[in-house]
Amino acid sequence: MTLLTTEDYKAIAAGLTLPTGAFIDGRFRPAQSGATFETRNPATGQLLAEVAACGPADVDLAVQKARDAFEDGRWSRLPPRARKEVLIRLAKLLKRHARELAVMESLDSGKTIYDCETVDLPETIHCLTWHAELIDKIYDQTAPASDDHLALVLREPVGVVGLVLPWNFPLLMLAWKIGPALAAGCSVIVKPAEETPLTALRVAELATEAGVPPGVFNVLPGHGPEVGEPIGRHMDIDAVSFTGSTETGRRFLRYAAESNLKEVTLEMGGKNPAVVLDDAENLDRVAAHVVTGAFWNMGENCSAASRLIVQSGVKEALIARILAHAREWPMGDPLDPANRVGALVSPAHLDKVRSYLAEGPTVLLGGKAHGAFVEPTILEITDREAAPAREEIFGPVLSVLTVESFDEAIALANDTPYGLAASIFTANVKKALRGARALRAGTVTVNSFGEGDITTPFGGFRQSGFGGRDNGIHAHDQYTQLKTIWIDLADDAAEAVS
Ligand SMILES: NC(=O)C1=CN([C@@H]2O[C@H](COP(=O)(O)OP(=O)(O)OC[C@H]3O[C@@H](n4cnc5c(N)ncnc54)[C@H](O)[C@@H]3O)[C@@H](O)[C@H]2O)C=CC1
Ligand code: BAL
Repeated sequence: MTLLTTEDYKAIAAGLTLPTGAFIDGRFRPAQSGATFETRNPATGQLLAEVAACGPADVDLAVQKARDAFEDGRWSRLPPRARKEVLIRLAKLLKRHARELAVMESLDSGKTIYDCETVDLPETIHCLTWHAELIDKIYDQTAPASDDHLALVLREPVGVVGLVLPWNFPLLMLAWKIGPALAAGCSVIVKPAEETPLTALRVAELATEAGVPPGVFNVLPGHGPEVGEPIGRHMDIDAVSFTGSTETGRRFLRYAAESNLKEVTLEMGGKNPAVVLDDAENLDRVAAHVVTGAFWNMGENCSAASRLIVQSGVKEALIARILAHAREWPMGDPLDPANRVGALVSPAHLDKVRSYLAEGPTVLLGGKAHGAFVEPTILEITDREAAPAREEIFGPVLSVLTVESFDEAIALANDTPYGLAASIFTANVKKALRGARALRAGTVTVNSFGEGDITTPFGGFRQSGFGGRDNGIHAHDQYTQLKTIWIDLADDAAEAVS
């Protein structure tokens, strides 16, 4: 991927045609109420577009169109190979439009163009390709029944699914959910976050160009209470997959319980520990992992390494290296490809992150906001009950906590209601494995910080996750349901009674 100059990116930005309608039944249309909301560039405050502000009536219409499409089988009953061809075409179209989408994503979210070009777009395309390729490689099962019976265990698409998305990876989270949902044959109602509605709308348009039939892929921009809640409560939506805060995740369980008991998958927040033991090798590499884990995507990442739990013997040397690495993360104009730290997504989120900077622990690095930009910040924390040590900040803020032993490190790492991701750095293979087993998190990395890739399931323990998993073959479980077909092959009456 050859990056362009800032001027070239600005020229692309100036020439973009931004989508503004809701995308229902294969075409853009205004919200039925006629209402709109603004989406702005968080880095500059500049108005980008007035987008349809959907409401319950738009949800009803989209669900009806999605249900029609599902029932007549225009997508759900296509041969798997035919669905695969369409989704591969979509992935190729995204590749052809990658630069346009990268700029749109950066403008709408404040993410750096560097990340959009080198991570978000390539990973989005790879995710869709991966799930498309999988479609015709998943087999049903035959159960071990007697000779007089044939018992089939089949996977069927679950039906109409609501996909409620966050703003931190608008395209990638869209791909994580539409990839397996469309592959399985479901019809989808996507609700992008109100902060970042643009790229999901453009992808829906491209999906239609690729051959996804009308009604199968609908996108409803708007706010949580007006669109998210009616999706959660809709009697004709069969499943919801949500990524966002734990607080809103809880609401989706309530909505399901109070409506049709739709299946709910929740991927929520985290306060993810990076445990570094005294015997960790190559501290420079450890520091690079911790810094990337903490500051990548401005820390607006559910799996961000937001807590460094370091054993005292290695602390001083590690912190020195972390400070050196952190200073290599330039902050500024997201469209400047040299920058690694862009703008926080919104003024409201900026206020939330700033409130943690005013808490008063020792600031080892950063600690200041400049407009919509927050410096990579490292806080040394002695009070383990302090808010920056316990709460998800979702900004470029690393909290450092010191421990004396392996057991204390693991206990502190697990002392959180969350359980999304964790890591342990040690040269001792026994401690690595003991630690990885003891850490209560959906993904544990050893001697690195990350969340795996598309081949491995991603989701959280405890208040970080509920229900199914994103990514891997396992993601298809969210969008399919098992059907047993039990065939009686006996042909005399006596056996029919037994
Ligand atoms: N796990 C993750 O990846 C994410 C975690 N968060 C965490 O949540 C905090 C708050 O961010 P928010 O944008 O407010 O997250 P949120 O959970 O409120 O928003 C996520 C999605 O849920 C929708 N939503 C909001 N209220 C709703 C409601 N009452 N009913 C149905 N849908 C609703 C939103 O419109 C958005 O599409 C962040 O500071 C961060 O700590 C936020 C985004 C992603
Ligand atoms: N790290 C990808 C998932 C998320 O932040 O929501």
